[in-house]
Amino acid sequence: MAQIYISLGSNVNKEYYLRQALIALKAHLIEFEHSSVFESEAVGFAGNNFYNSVVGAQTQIPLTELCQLLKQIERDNGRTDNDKKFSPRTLDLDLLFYDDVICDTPAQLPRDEITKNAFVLQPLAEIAPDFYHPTAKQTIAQLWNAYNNPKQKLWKVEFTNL
Ligand SMILES: Nc1ncnc2c1ncn2[C@@H]1O[C@H](COP(=O)(O)OP(=O)(O)OP(=O)(O)O)[C@@H](O)[C@H]1O
Ligand SMILES: Nc1nc2c(c(=O)[nH]1)N=C(CO)CN2
Repeated sequence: MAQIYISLGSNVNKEYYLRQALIALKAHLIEFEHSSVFESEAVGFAGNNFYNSVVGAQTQIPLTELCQLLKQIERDNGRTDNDKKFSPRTLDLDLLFYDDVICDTPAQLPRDEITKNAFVLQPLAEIAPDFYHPTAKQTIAQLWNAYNNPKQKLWKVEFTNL
């Protein structure tokens, strides 16, 4: 069984798509938990604010299949292959950790974004403070305590009936 963390983001019809993603992930994963939902300004481009959250779970799904599953859930939720990197998106699902696996394919693990973006690190710190980042060689709580980017501000959103 692998311990995994997945980041979720949306800035188009964001309440609907975040909820759909949580429902779909919960159906496939074991010991599913999720962080609060946070709102923040779009980082890297001018656009609508994002909702972000992080899911933690256990799974027996192998890494390659898990990546395919995340892409399928994105496609089921309005994501097209034409969406550019820094552009509005209905749903973005990024695998952050698969146990302590370090690799570049089929996914970059651990994902670089973890230590760069508060919209990933803050929700992750809420549910996984003691998880050890295998390349940064610190816990998530230590990384979040040391994080210093005053440009990125997040605020919690009321998100009922999940
Ligand atoms: N850790 C990962 N989780 C999910 N997909 C990954 C990961 N690492 C690499 N990929 C692959 O790389 C592709 C590009 O991913 P990347 O996240 O950089 O761009 P994007 O999905 O267009 O934008 P975003 O930065 O919003 O995620 C994805 O479509 C996926 O196939
Ligand atoms: N606040 C916020 N900004 C972003 C996000 C995101 O999820 N949240 N995702 C992006 C593309 O991956 C680019 N910018």
